[in-house]
Amino acid sequence: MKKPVIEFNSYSFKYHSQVDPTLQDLNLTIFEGERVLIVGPSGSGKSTIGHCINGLVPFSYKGDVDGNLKIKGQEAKDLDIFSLSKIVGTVLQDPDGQFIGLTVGEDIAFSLENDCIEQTRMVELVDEVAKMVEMDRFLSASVHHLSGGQKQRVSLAGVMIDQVDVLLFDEPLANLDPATGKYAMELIDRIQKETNKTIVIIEHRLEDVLHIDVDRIIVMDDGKIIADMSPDKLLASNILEEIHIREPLYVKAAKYADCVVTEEMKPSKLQLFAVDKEKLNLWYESADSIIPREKSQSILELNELTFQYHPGHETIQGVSLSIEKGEMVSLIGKNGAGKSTISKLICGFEKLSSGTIHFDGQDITKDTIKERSERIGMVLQNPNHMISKHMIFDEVALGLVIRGVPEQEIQERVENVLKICGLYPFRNWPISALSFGQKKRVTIASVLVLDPEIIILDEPTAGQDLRHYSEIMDFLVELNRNGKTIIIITHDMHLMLEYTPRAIVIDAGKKIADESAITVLTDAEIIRQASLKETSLFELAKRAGIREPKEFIGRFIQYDKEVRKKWQ
Ligand SMILES: Nc1ncnc2c1ncn2[C@@H]1O[C@H](COP(=O)(O)OP(=O)(O)OP(=O)(O)O)[C@@H](O)[C@H]1O
Ligand SMILES: Nc1ncnc2c1ncn2[C@@H]1O[C@H](COP(=O)(O)OP(=O)(O)OP(=O)(O)O)[C@@H](O)[C@H]1O
Repeated sequence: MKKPVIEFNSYSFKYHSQVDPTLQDLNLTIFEGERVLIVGPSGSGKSTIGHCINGLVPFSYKGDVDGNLKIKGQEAKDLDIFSLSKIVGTVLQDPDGQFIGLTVGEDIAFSLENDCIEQTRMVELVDEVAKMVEMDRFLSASVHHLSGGQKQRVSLAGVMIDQVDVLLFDEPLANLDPATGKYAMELIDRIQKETNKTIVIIEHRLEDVLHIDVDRIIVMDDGKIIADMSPDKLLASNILEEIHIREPLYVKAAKYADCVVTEEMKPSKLQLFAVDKEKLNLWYESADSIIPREKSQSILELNELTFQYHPGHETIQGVSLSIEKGEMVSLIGKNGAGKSTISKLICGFEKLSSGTIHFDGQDITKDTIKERSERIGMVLQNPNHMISKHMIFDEVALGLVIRGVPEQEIQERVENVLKICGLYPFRNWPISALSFGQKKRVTIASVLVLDPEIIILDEPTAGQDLRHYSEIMDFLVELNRNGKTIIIITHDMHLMLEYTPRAIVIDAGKKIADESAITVLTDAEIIRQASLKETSLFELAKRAGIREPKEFIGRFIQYDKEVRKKWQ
């Protein structure tokens, strides 16, 4: 008999600042050595469950509890947060929130220092786990000088080393490049097999988690558990579709092709999935292709950019590229490749070592940040890093106030932008009352109000569920239709395929490809070099013997977009 490790019994939780309970009458038992995935729309209560398991509820987040929760047979309310941290190790959604050490090495070592492990053994262990996440070259680097994905790798390493019974991951894949995401899942798989730890993963990227075996998927909606079953059973049902959670793309394609998907067909593993090839081929023959976009003149030219954060090591090495007016293009590549650095160079946040930047034929290399920001706007990955005001209106108005724009004009421009961004009804709200996705819109609005021609967005949809993802992307498509040029930095390969016909690939500070997105994602050499991942649609099409597997991807994207338009 397996021992229960986590037991929620008629458990409800209400944050003090909320009117209604966030978790309602939860009954859930997770057993020793189990691998459980929790999915659900944004705001459904997934992270709150995580907070209850690791003790952040009620120690950091106060509220009212009803029912009971046992961790390893002990009432959670009788355990202090220190005892709980000996049982549950957590990787949080925002890696910035959990660094303790100053350097990468110190941070990884922290949990060992707490356990009084002998010094030489500790050095060995830290080295070992740093190698596992390919961060061994960075042991003495400051955690604050890492790229977003490198930070995530360090958080993963830190928790892997913990001597705990339960590993809890809240969106572990959000900032990782596709190949590292796959590797991180394999690492979790290996550690679980070797140590029989209990694994709880909260993640929107369902298909990526299913790369390894998962025992059960718990589906949350509006604070309640609406399903608790095996991945095969869940994928054979319509539950995910009904609450707009993205199913694995190859399952979605099979459903679009009118194939009946049953549990016995093993839909949770592409390699085993017994799909009806004939139906898939029939669907392919009848589906529409993507209409290619017409070429236009260039708006942004980067010529031989080089840059170094530290003397002797060039982070950007001779990057040249051209962006067309009205284009929507993605910038992709491995964690730490230099994507964010390139966008900082374009906006003038960092100073070039050599090279030139032209905007609409004009040399802007010597222009100040302020001058550039009127033409090129940048939306950072984490909205919390951009927002400085309490009220939405003031935040969006800030750029205009700084520029001395007359009050009446500010009023008009801000209100207009808030309307475009769907934030007008909230104009007098404090920012703290907004969801993550709404905050993201505020940061887009505060860039848009300056009316730039180019907008660069760093991971615009990371951590968003499919509904919010579609909302943000449709909004960007609308801006693009109205003439804005949009550059998206992303690790989401499906976003790239779906929205950006062209992809520019960066590896170790160099441009290694500049091709159609579908070509990039079906080229094994680029995929390997840039830590990308082939889309499962390509594999499915090949297995079904479809004549043109690349064209199959295009037709799926076109079809899927049409289906999702109907949700609005
Ligand atoms: N510290 C807090 N104080 C008050 N309310 C909160 C707090 N944290 C979360 N909530 C509310 O609880 C609800 C569930 O939030 P939670 O973060 O658990 O959702 P989630 O399913 O993890 O969403 P996401 O996928 O967006 O991370 C939301 O409506 C949110 O506004
Ligand atoms: N402020 C800084 N000081 C020193 N080095 C830095 C700094 N910011 C980034 N780096 C280093 O420069 C390299 C490129 O980082 P950058 O943030 O451009 O990568 P990225 O491609 O955007 O990665 P990710 O996909 O993980 O966000 C990395 O090796 C990173 O450690």
